[in-house]
Amino acid sequence: MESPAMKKRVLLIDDEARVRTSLKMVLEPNYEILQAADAQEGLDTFRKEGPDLVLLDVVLPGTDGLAVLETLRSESRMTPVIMLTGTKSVKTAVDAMKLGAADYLSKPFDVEELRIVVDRALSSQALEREVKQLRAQVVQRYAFHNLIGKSQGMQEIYAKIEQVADSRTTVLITGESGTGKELVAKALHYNSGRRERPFIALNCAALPETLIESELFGHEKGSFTDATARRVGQFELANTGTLFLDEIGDLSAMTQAKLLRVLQEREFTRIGGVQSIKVDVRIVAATNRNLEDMVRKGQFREDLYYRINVISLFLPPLRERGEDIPLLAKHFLAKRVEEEKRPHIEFGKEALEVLTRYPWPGNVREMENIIEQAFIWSQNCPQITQEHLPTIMKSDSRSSSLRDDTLAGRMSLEKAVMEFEREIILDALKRTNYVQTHAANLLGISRRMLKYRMDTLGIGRPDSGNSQEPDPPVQE
Ligand SMILES: Nc1ncnc2c1ncn2[C@@H]1O[C@H](COP(=O)(O)OP(=O)(O)OP(=O)(O)O)[C@@H](O)[C@H]1O
Repeated sequence: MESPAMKKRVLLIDDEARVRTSLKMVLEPNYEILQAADAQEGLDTFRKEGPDLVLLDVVLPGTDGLAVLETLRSESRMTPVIMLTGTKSVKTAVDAMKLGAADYLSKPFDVEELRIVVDRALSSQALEREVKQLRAQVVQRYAFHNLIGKSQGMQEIYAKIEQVADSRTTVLITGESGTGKELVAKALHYNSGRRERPFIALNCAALPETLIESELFGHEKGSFTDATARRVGQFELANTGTLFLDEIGDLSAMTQAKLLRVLQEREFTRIGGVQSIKVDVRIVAATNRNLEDMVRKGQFREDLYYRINVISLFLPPLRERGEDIPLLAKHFLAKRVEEEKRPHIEFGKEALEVLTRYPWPGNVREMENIIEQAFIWSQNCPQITQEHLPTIMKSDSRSSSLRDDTLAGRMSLEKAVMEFEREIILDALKRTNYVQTHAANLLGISRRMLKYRMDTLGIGRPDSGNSQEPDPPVQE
C-alpha cells in the first residue's frame, strides 16, 4: 500500500522549456514532477520511472505526439495520458481521445482547468485499479470449491459446474428457495473464461411487469412517459459476461417472447428503439417453481423452456443432504467468529443433533440466519448449546403430531404446512419484538413476503388495545 504522504508522479513531455516550467509551477505543490524535452527522453523516463500520469505535447520535434501516445498506451493501459494541444487542433484532440488519451488541454491552459483535469484523471485511474482488485477478490471468493457440501448431491453439482462452466450454453438451475442457486450461478461465471467480465443478476420476481422489459432491454428517451433519458438494459451491461435471471418462472408472456428472441438471435432492440443491438451474453436462469408443470398449464412458453433448459442443475433441499448440515453450520459459525474476532467456539453435541434433525424449510439461507442468531446469543459461552437455538427447532413433538395427523388423513398436507409455517413466523416475530423487518431478516425473506404470509395465515400483532396501529400498506 502506498502511504498517503507519498506524492503521485507526473511526467511532462514537451519540447518548450517555458511550458514545462509553467506546468511544473502549477502542479508541484501536489505532485512530484518529472520532465522530458523530446519523445525519446520521454519514453525512456516513462519506462524507468513508471509515473502515475503523463502530460504529453502533440507536437514534438521529429515525432508525432500521437505516435508516442500509442506507444505509451500499449506499454501501460493503466497510466492516464493527457494531451497538450494547440488551440486549433481540435481534430488532433479527438484523434487522441480515440487512441485512449484520458483527456486533453488546449494551450494556453487555464490553471484551474489544468488542476481539475489532472486530479480527475488520477482519481478515475485509482477507481479503475480498485475495480480490478475487487474483481480479483471476487474471483477468488466464488471459485467453486468455496461452495460448501460434500454430499453426493453437491458432488454432482461440482462435477457439472466443471463440465459446463466454460461454454456459452444456457443453464437452468432449479431447487427450493435458499438452496444456493445464485451461488452456483456465480460459481459457473467465475469458473468460466468470462470471470473478469460482468456478472449481472436480475430477480425477475422483484420487479413489476411494467418495468421488467426496460430493465432487461433498456429504453430510448421518450419511449414511454417516465422515460426521461436513454437507459441501458441488463443485457447490454452483461455483454461479454453472464446474465443471471433469477425466478425466471415469474416472467410475463410478453417478456417471455422477447427473451426467446434474444436467445435465438443474440440481438434485441431497446424499447422505443429501432437499432438492433448484438450481444454476447451467457444466460444462467433459476427458478424454485416447477417449469415443466407451468408449461403443461400454458403458463410458460414451451419453446423458451427448451431454450433455457439446455443444461439443468438441480440443487437438492438441505434436508436431503444431511451430511452437509454440520459442515455448513461449522462454516457459518467460523465465518462469524472470524468476522467478530471472537475466541473459538464450537457446537455442543446436542445442538448439532437438533440442527441435523431439523427439516430446514428455508434451506441454507435459513441456516445462515439461525447460526447468526445462535452466535449472538452465545456471547461468553464456550459452546453453542440447544438453548441458543430457536424453540421451533426443538419442538419435535409438535412437528411429529402434525406429521402423524397428516399421514393418518386427519389433516391435509396443505394445512399441516401452513400450521408449521405459522409457528415459525410467530416464533420469529416474538424473538424480534414484532419488528417485521427484523423478523423477515431472521427468516431470510423480504418484509413484503412476511407481510403477505402473515395476512394469508391470519397472524396479527399481539393485542395492544386501542394503540394498535394498522400495518403499513405493502408497496409494489
Ligand atoms: N453450498 C453452500 N455453501 C455455502 N453457502 C451457501 C451454500 N448454499 C447456499 N449458501 C448461502 O445461502 C444463502 C442463500 O443462497 P442463494 O441466494 O444462492 O439461494 P437461492 O437458491 O438463489 O435462493 P432464492 O431461490 O430464494 O433466490 C446465501 O447467503 C448463500 O451464500
